[in-house]
Amino acid sequence: MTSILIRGAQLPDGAGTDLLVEDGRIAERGPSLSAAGATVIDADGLLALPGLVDLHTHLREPGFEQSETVLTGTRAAASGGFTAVFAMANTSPVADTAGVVEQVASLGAEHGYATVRPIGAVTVGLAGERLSEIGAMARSRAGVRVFSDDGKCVHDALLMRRALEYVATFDGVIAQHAQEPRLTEGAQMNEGALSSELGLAGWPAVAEEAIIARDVLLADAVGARLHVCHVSTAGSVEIVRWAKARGIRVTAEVTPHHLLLTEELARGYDARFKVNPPLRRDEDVHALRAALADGTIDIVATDHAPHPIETKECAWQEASFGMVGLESALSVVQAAMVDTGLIGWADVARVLSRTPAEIGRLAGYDAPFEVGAPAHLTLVDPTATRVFGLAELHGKGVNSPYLGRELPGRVVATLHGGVPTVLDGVLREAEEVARG
Ligand SMILES: NC(=O)N[C@@H](CC(=O)O)C(=O)O
Ligand SMILES: [Zn+2]
Ligand SMILES: [Zn+2]
Repeated sequence: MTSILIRGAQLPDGAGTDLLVEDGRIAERGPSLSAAGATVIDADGLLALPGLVDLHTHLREPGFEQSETVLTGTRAAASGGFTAVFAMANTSPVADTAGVVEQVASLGAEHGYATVRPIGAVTVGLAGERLSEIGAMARSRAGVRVFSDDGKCVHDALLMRRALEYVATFDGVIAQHAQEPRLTEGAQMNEGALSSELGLAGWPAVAEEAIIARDVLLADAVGARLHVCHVSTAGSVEIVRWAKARGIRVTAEVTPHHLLLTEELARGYDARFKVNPPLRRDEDVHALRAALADGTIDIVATDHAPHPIETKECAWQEASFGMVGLESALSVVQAAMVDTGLIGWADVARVLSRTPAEIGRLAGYDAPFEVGAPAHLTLVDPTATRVFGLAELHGKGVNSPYLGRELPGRVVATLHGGVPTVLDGVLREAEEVARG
């Protein structure tokens, strides 16, 4: 593995430094470093962020390889500055056994673009009827700590209670897709005046809020960790805020799209804007931004959800729910949160790297840039702007809501364990990355 000398990067706290990367780790840090034979990256004017960690990615393998694979999804991740992704369980077969989670993790390791930590299903086949082999997945080589039926809600209160009790025994967490199924039958977009106007079945905020309220109470009752996926309403924020004030062990995520986009985009019936949970109102976007800034919402997670083009270029009612997000996440967070003055880059490092790693019990992200730490990092040019286009999408999904939109920032380099996955703004070839 070659050494890499990063010259003149600015750290999230504002300090400028050189970084020497050797054997996959930060070997030296300080001004004017030199190293014979090292590859030099000129980082003058660039910001060094810790490698981004996505707690909510759909990699689609096994079973839906026409939508994404571990290879294509982790290429998308690397291009967006990510060095670790947690892979959701709604594959085919579902990731509800030790065998499937071990397969997904080892595919990630083989390709080398990012660390892949599988999420285990809470219930067998995501059917919501009986608990999956939670213990076996936790003890497996994949060391699963996050469990979720994402795409579906664990709506049975007794199963949810049992799952929370079980994961509490090994410090795991249940990541809930909070959607009361009966209140959202046939739902197509946010419920309100606009859904009536457009003639689309609505998705009430209470369908999300009722489940979150129930689950924080359950988590409290059994003393377990609960994580709430893709929080999307102002009311949900209030419940999480209340629960945290009570000392309940709850964490919450918001997606980049819920920080930037609103339901108004449904007007054109362009299904790129169809997502679960739906885009909400302006008031919700503002509440979500404020909650991320004040720590009520802990992290940003992409919910990268690639779908084949034919399931998106069709009538709104028939289209799949979901958007790709790995390639655009950092730019969208910059636009919604940094350029608006709500948070700084040190907060970005916290909400997109340190805390998601902590929630998922992923080691190696607690002291980035310290000598001896694994070299997971990304160099970005925050002053760049570009019209986001197809050329920036490196996964199989082209269902991005940002195509044609101007976005700030650009990933110039990504290092995963010292291995460059992006250099000079270009994603490196699979063979080069796999060689290390
Ligand atoms: N977010 C989405 O709209 N879709 C996700 C499922 C999910 O995250 O709930 C998917 O798997 O496509
Ligand atoms: Zn979900
Ligand atoms: Zn999801």
